[in-house]
Amino acid sequence: MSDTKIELERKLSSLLENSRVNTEIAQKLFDIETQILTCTTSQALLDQLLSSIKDKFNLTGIYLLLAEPTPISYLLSGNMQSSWHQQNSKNIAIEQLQKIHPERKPFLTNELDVLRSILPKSLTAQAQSAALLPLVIEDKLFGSLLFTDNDKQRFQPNLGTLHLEQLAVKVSLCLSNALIREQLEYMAHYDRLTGVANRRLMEVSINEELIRQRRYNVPFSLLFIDCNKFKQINDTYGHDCGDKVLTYVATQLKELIRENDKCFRYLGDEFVITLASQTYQEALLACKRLTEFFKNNPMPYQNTYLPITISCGASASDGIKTMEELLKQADEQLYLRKKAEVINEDI
Ligand SMILES: Nc1nc2c(ncn2[C@@H]2O[C@H](COP(=O)(O)OP(=O)(O)OP(=O)(O)O)[C@@H](O)[C@H]2O)c(=O)[nH]1
Repeated sequence: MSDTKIELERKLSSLLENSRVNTEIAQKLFDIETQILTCTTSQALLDQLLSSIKDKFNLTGIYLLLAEPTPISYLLSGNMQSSWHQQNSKNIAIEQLQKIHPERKPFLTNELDVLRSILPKSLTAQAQSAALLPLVIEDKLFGSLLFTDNDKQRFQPNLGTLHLEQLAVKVSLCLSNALIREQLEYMAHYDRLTGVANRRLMEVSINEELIRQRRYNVPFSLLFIDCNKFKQINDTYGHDCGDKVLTYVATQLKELIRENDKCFRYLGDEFVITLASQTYQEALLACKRLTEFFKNNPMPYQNTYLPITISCGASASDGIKTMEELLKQADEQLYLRKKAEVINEDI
């Protein structure tokens, strides 16, 4: 065979091999997309996405680098944080992120020294090459998806990045969709000012508790809470201060109740707390505890402390009363207490 023919055949088989590899990659990406389309929350989406990518592409490591504040910061804080996030994500400075993706393109390297300051310790031992994919939501670069491999040739700077670019865009799009859905859900069920659940969610929650109470005969009680002389606070210190008071009250109430209990903003300066599995006597004790807390803990405001007091009433389910009747009963008790407390305060 002539040299030219051999050379041609070599080129042809290399082209065929490239095409086979590309089809394989495209199929894997399609599988990942199909899997993540079923995720309804951004947290589930991230968990699913990252484990699928790691498995399908046989990566040594995968990591999420985020520049605070990000549209998904809330996922990575406090008790919303999944174990995956604790182990596989970290914050980096936005300036560092912009240096890696100046044109919002993937960055490939097998000189890992350049990533020394951002490469997590858990990945350094095995990493020989790395790829970083920019994550963008609403035209804002907010993170980077970091892949590492123990093969130095895998992510070389001179390789094409079309597949990685497509993956980055898809991850960003899917995250953005999940976030929009979550935001809509949040707006429908949570009060914007105080962050506690709203009356709509309260109705769902109480009805669920009533069904549980009847089926399993477990106690269920609730508290109705109202801030005292709240109008006066608005009138004296202004509406902004009134807003701060409502947020303070809601935040403290949430802190003061047990994990299973829930706090809702009912209307204006009124809140409802549901006490799962608690009797009427226990609800009365809770009323006392909450009322006393506010008496003893005025709200820090500007350079002083603002006295805030609440009135509280309780009711408990007997298996017959409706949600409306329970709320009314607790509200009536609150009203009687408020009258007594206000008279005491005025004396
Ligand atoms: N700042 C602020 N005020 C609100 C908000 N929602 C309702 N309010 C005000 O809350 C006040 C509630 O007034 P009232 O129901 O008379 O309550 P109160 O002054 O605490 O009276 P008592 O309950 O009898 O002590 C009204 O003036 C409303 O305008 C809000 O989101 N922010």
